[in-house]
Amino acid sequence: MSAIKFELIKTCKQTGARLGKIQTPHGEIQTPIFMPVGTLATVKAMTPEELKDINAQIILSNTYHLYMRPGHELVEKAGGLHKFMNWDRPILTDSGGFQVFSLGPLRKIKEEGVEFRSHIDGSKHFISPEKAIEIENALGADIIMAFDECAPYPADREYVKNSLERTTRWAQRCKDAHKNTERQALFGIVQGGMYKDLREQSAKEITDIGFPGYAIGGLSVGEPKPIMYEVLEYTTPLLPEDKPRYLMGVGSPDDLIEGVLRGVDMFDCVLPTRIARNGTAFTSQGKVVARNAIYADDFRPLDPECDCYTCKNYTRAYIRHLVKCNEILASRLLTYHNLHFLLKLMEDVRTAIQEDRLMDFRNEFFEKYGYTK
Ligand SMILES: CCNc1nc2cc3[nH]c(NC)nc3cc2c(=O)[nH]1
Ligand SMILES: [Zn+2]
Repeated sequence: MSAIKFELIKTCKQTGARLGKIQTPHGEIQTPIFMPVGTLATVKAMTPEELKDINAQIILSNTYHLYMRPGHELVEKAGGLHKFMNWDRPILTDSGGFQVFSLGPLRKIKEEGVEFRSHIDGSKHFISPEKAIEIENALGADIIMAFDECAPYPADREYVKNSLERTTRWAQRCKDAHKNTERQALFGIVQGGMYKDLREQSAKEITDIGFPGYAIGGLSVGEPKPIMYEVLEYTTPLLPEDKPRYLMGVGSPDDLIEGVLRGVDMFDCVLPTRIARNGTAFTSQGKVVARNAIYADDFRPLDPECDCYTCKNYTRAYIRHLVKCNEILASRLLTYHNLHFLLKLMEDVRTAIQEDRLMDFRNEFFEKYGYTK
């Protein structure tokens, strides 16, 4: 019995887009869905109540970071991540794979696992598939990710093939090590870089092992957008129709819509929260860099078409002032708006799929947002 149940409600006739529902031990998730990232058991600058105000249904936390600080044993002692951070809705944890690989020269990859030095104090650590699952079981997220290698971009065929085959062996070890299958659904991750035949090989090997959901890894790693879209085009159809599909690390407005059109159900990305802390907002007419002098006496909201708390109560001039003064409230108001913007976008996408007009929605949105397509 798996911890989650996926219901495919509708598949868009025009495109590959799907409308779905995922039942988890901490509640239901409507897909397509965007997951705000809360790396250190907090979605930076947001309280759980504010996340509920904007209808965040599931958030993501990072295993590597929580293993480093405060340690998964402490979180377990607190009663798990939900209790520790006062979030009673679904949580997804990654496996640390991507983080330790992005530590660059500080890490050594072996069949057994990955040796790396802490980015905090340089201390030596070792994460194996078994260790990653032990940490994720201790954190207690509803959806947990396998320990994989995200091949860098670009990478030659030989490297990508060897890497995906090790990721398959690690995926089996993760599944064998995973204890808590009733309460935590383990998702497999498909690799294969930008090579069609290697994506086919990885998809076959990972789906042969069998998981309640599948992530498409190795994308949004610096490749041009058309290449990411092309890889999606031929990879999502290789995954079971009756299981959720999760594209990791993707979250700009255009990529979310293009991903949904190609059959992706779940997304996560640090972009909305990270650019907020750098003073930039997503708006229906494109990005607004609040610090820009043109907004000094602009008393309109960030986005005149947005009905969020930030846009109902504050002006561009005031937010620019806060950003210039490096005020904490700047990060809070911009994060609130950016997350609301993406969560509302996904709600509009779900409605468009329901009404069989997703292609029209995409074209209207791109036109208004200023995407040249
Ligand atoms: C769950 C950990 N494994 C894992 N995380 C990832 C996170 C990503 N984040 C981005 N762009 C921001 N690409 C990613 C690929 C992977 C990937 O291939 N694997
Ligand atoms: Zn707003």
